[in-house]
Amino acid sequence: MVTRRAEAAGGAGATVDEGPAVQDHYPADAAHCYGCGARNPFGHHLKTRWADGSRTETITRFTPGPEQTAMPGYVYGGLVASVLDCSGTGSAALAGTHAAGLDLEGDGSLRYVTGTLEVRYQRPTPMSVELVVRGRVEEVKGRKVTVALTMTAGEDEVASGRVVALQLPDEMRSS
Ligand SMILES: CCCCCCCCCCCCCCCC(=O)SCCNC(=O)CCNC(=O)[C@H](O)C(C)(C)COP(=O)(O)OP(=O)(O)OC[C@H]1O[C@@H](n2cnc3c(N)ncnc32)[C@H](O)[C@@H]1OP(=O)(O)O
Repeated sequence: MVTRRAEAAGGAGATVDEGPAVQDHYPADAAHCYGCGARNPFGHHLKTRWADGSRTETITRFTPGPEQTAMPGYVYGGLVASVLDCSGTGSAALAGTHAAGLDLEGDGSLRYVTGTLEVRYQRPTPMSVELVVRGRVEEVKGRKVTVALTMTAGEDEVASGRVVALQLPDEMRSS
C-alpha cells in the first residue's frame, strides 16, 4: 500500500493515494497498454488508486520528461491527453470492479477501453513537474463508466477532461 500525505489535496494531513493501484491487478493478457500496462516496457506505467475512502475519487501521478516536449519547457499535448486517457480507464476499472462487488486484490480488475476522450488544455503544462490527475466517477451504467478528470502541475490546473470507458468486450479480450 502506498500512502502519501499531501497538503495540496485537501489541507494539512489529508491522506491520498490509499490502497492498491488498479493497474497492478489488470489481467496479464490485458496489460500491454502504452499508458497503463505493466507489461509494456516503453509505456507510462501509470498507477491509479482511490484517493480516499469514498470510492468516487481517484488519483494518478506522472512526471513527464524532456522527450515529451512540445516546446522548450512545456509538455506535448498528446502526452497530456494520454495521461488523462489512462487515468480515466484506470478510474473506470476501479469503479466498475467495485460496482460489480468484486475485490480488486482477490478477484482482479475488470478491464475498460476508451470510448470517448475529451480534453481541454487550460494552460501550458510545465516540463519535469509531477502532474497529478484527479478522477471523479460520475456514472457507472452497465458496462459504461464516465469519469471527469483534472490535471494539476503544482498549484495550477493545466488540463481537464472526461473519459467514457466501456468494459472490454470478451471478443476483444481473446483476440
Ligand atoms: C482496444 C483494443 C483492445 C484489444 C484487447 C486487448 C486488451 C487490452 C486492454 C486495452 C486497454 C486499453 C486501455 C487504455 C485506453 C485505450 O487506449 S483503449 C484504445 C482506444 N479505444 C478503442 O480502440 C475502442 C474502439 N471502440 C470499440 O471497440 C467499441 O466502440 C467499444 C468502445 C468497445 C464500445 O462498443 P460496444 O461494447 O459494442 O458498445 P455498445 O454495446 O454498442 O454500447 C454500450 C453503451 O456504451 C455507449 N457507447 C458505445 N460506444 C461508445 C463510445 N465510443 N463513446 C461513448 N459511449 C459509447 C453506448 O451508447 C451504450 O450506452 P447506453 O445505451 O448503455 O447508455
